[in-house]
Amino acid sequence: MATMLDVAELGHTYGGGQTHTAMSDLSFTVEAGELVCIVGPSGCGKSTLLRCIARLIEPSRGQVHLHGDLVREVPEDLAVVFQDYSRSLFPWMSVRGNIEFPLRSRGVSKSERRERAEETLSRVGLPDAATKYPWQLSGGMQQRVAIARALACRPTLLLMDEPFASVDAQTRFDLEDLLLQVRREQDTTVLLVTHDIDESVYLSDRVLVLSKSPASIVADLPVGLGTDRDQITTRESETFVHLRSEIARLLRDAPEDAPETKTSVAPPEGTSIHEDSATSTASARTESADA
Ligand SMILES: Nc1ncnc2c1ncn2[C@@H]1O[C@H](COP(=O)(O)OP(=O)(O)OP(=O)(O)O)[C@@H](O)[C@H]1O
Repeated sequence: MATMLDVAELGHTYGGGQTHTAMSDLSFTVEAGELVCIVGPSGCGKSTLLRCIARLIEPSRGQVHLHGDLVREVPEDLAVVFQDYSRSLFPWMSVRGNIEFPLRSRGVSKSERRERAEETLSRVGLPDAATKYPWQLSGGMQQRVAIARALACRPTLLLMDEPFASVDAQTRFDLEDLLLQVRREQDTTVLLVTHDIDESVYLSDRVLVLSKSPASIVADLPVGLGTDRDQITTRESETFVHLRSEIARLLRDAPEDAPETKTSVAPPEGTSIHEDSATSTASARTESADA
């Protein structure tokens, strides 16, 4: 597999009256086609990491390479989906208008914009929503539109920041399965931040566990659950239950600042734990970088 995202010694300190180091020396890679989840304590710097990768903010230290190219500005082939769909969709634009908006700035022709909007709306299960407005849709439907908007940009990397945190539990399950389906069909590389340990295990090929602020990687855990996942049987499996406990333990015991911390835990059969977190990988792309 080719490396899609290479994050090297990335760190960020917010300025202003009082400086605050949100993350320090994060290094990992994400292979093309991988889905990697990031979990970590609240406020440890997860969103800062995604924003630095997308170049929505300039990192204070380190480098990001996307398919081998040094990222110096918001990459065209990266899309971001945020948690708050109500703020990321334009209420005065139709669903179709919202999806086509970032394509216009990328110079995509009108006919192709229309085609991509229809195709991605079908893909997310909303084939009849093109002329509706966001406020006419449920929260789960709006987040589907946000995902459609990201996919319409055909990102090589999809970054998702708590994308399912604002919907009810059943909708969350549906959207998780939608993401797995889309990812299977399009071979999209995804880097997703979540607070939900179960969600991270259910979705991922790998889970990166971060320390408390300033964030550093304390574990890089491969998830040996295969490609076919089911909300009930997968969550009952021994591998799932073991990983969920392991991540909860790592988060509970996470040191305040452990840039050099390594982890070694006995995995269930079929999984393995990386000894050196500095060699791990992640990837992302967001939908609304230019929205
Ligand atoms: N623009 C900013 N200026 C100064 N400090 C900031 C800014 N944005 C975030 N921070 C601080 O940086 C730290 C990391 O914030 P960030 O939002 O990246 O954490 P997070 O892990 O995503 O949090 P949560 O899980 O609660 O969403 C926090 O202490 C936060 O207060």
